[in-house]
Amino acid sequence: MGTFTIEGGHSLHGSITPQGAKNEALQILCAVLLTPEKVTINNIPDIVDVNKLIALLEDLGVKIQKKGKGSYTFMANDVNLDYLLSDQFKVDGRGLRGSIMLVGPLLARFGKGYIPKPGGDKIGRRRLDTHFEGFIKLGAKFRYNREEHFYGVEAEKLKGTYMLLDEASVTGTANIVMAAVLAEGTTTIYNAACEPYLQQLCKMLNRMGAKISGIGSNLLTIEGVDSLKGTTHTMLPDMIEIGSWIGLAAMTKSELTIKDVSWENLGQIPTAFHKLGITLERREDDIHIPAHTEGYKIHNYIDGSILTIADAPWPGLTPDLLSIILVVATQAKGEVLIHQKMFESRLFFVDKLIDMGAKIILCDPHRATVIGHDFKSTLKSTVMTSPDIRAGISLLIAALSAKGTSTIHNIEQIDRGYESIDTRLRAIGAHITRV
Ligand SMILES: CC(=O)N[C@H]1[C@@H](OP(=O)(O)OP(=O)(O)OC[C@H]2O[C@@H](n3ccc(=O)[nH]c3=O)[C@H](O)[C@@H]2O)O[C@H](CO)[C@@H](O)[C@@H]1O
Ligand SMILES: C=C(OP(=O)(O)O)C(=O)O
Repeated sequence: MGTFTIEGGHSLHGSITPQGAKNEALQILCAVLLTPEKVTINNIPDIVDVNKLIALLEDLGVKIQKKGKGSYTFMANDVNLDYLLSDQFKVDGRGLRGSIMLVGPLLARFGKGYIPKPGGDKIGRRRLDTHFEGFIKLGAKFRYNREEHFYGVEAEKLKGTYMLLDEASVTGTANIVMAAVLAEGTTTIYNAACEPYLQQLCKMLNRMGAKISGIGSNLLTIEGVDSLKGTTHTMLPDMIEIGSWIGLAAMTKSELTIKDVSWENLGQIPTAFHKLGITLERREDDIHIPAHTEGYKIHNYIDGSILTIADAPWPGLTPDLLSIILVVATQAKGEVLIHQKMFESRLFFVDKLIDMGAKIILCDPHRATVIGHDFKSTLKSTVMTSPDIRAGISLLIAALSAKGTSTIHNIEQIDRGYESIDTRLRAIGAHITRV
């Protein structure tokens, strides 16, 4: 179990460039299985989850060449389907959430897709019904081995159809889209997830020869084609990293510039931080955060009632930023209710913040009220363990703002999604050591 020690209380300065998006990379990498031709992908983040998925592709027989930092070519012209039935796959496939998206492309191109119950954060029930109901609608036969938690779908030829998803699942939509592009006829997906990473996937598939319309909306129409060809794709910057750095700047009263953020793909993120009273300046495609030497004040609603910040499927606020917003609120002036609607086990990490001196009431597993200190009292350093990726980064931000030296264990959770985080934070003045 890896550990960070963090000496808090230092202000940071300079600029930081966000890595390529983790959750986009997981979709895009699975899509390389849809063609025997060469696919070049740029701006791939060097993080644990993505590297695990690249290793899985390699075990499946995909030929992979590293071209430079973050740039790889993939060629799936000789896929080893026997690997899907190996004991090794039962172990490796569990290693991350994103592996679930191997199923759609494999089913579409080879008529079968298998996966052990995928991993990822333990942040609540993470059901897969939307994925498999979609495949079944496309004509696949489904089986589930309860003892081994092993899922399988098979179909000689998928057939396009209309489907109304029971929820706008991000990986579910990506999976079904990747299956439908090679189905016979037209598939219509209503209540589709439509976040920028999914838009990126659909645009990439269209460049490969797919016929997807409605991109960016919750109604996707996909005319099936016989085959797809190679392409080149570049990942967007990671919006959750961008949100993490905004929170870090505000809470450590630092002046920071976040480079090349792709403003048009940030949705509600700047607004959510603005509601906490944080000033963000748009400078071309960068975000500049001035030092909040006087702190920041949470806005109330127009009628004076207390603000709620809640997640919702895109174009709502992503749930992956709520832990970060919560920690930033602990030093704001005012109160806010954080409502994590999607996941029921993501707010328990607030106990650690409470130990550090934050004023938080966990109302129930989904809601926490935060009463900010307005910097009149700093958080105290402590020893903590990162329970999930976003709680991990939130505790890290808390530690960087705290008085004294904190220790964070289980930093593998943070490394899962943040590239060389210690090196990059040291470059802007953070006192953080990996032990
Ligand atoms: C690898 C990857 O890309 N992971 C992301 C993906 O996970 P993932 O695709 O697994 O998440 P889903 O979109 O399927 O669902 C997330 C949770 O929200 C609930 N839900 C979802 C849609 C909806 O309309 N109503 C609703 O309640 C689901 O029941 C589930 O508990 O999307 C999540 C939601 O943005 C993010 O937290 C994850 O970081
Ligand atoms: C929950 C997350 O990831 P995963 O779906 O991979 O567990 C996340 O990125 O915040």
